[in-house]
Amino acid sequence: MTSLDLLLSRFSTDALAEPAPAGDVLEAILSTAMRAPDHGKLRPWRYAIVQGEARVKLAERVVASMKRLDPDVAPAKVEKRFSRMSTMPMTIVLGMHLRPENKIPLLEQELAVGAAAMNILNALHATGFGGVWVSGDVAHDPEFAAEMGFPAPHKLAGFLFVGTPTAQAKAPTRRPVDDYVARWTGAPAVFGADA
Ligand SMILES: Cc1cc2nc3c(=O)[nH]c(=O)nc-3n(C[C@H](O)[C@H](O)[C@H](O)COP(=O)(O)O)c2cc1C
Repeated sequence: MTSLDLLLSRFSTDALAEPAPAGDVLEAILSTAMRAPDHGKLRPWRYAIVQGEARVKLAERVVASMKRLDPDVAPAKVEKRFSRMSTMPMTIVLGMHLRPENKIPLLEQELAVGAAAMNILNALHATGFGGVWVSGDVAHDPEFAAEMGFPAPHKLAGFLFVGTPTAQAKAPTRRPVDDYVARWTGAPAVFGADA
């Protein structure tokens, strides 16, 4: 498979089983983050890796945040989230070490974190692993972010669930890219996707 085929065949999935990457392979996967475009070389990405027994502690913090954000949250929703967070082979908490005082706009700092996460998703795929980037209200709860190691002004970009895709993992059908591309020739570009 060519490098391009690899990029074109990646898809997200939360149908993940053990093993998650470990050792040199994990290090290589995470090292692809260091190749992300990064205005000002701020390296704003941070990765808090959760595995093994710590998963239950993570799930407890997630559930506490859900209840803090919505005291009326449905018990079934809480139970489902607890089960998901406590059983993923590996969760990478995506931290954004942000510097509001820096001349690089915060948006660009956050985009660099996103670019780095994309490299990791591609590297997972290239090494036979898989994952999915998820967020939700909890990921945007400052108290939860602080518990993960990212007190304000730092934030979370979400979580990467990581593991080995199971037989249930299925690639979705993709729309052709044409609708998202236009030639700009002087007038504002118009895109099929927005018609
Ligand atoms: C910042 C961010 C947050 C996301 N949060 C969620 C989420 O909470 N739940 C979800 O189902 N998908 C979420 N997604 C989308 C999935 O990661 C994934 O892109 C989507 O399922 C489509 O799969 P694909 O990557 O194969 O196209 C998020 C994506 C991004 C970039």
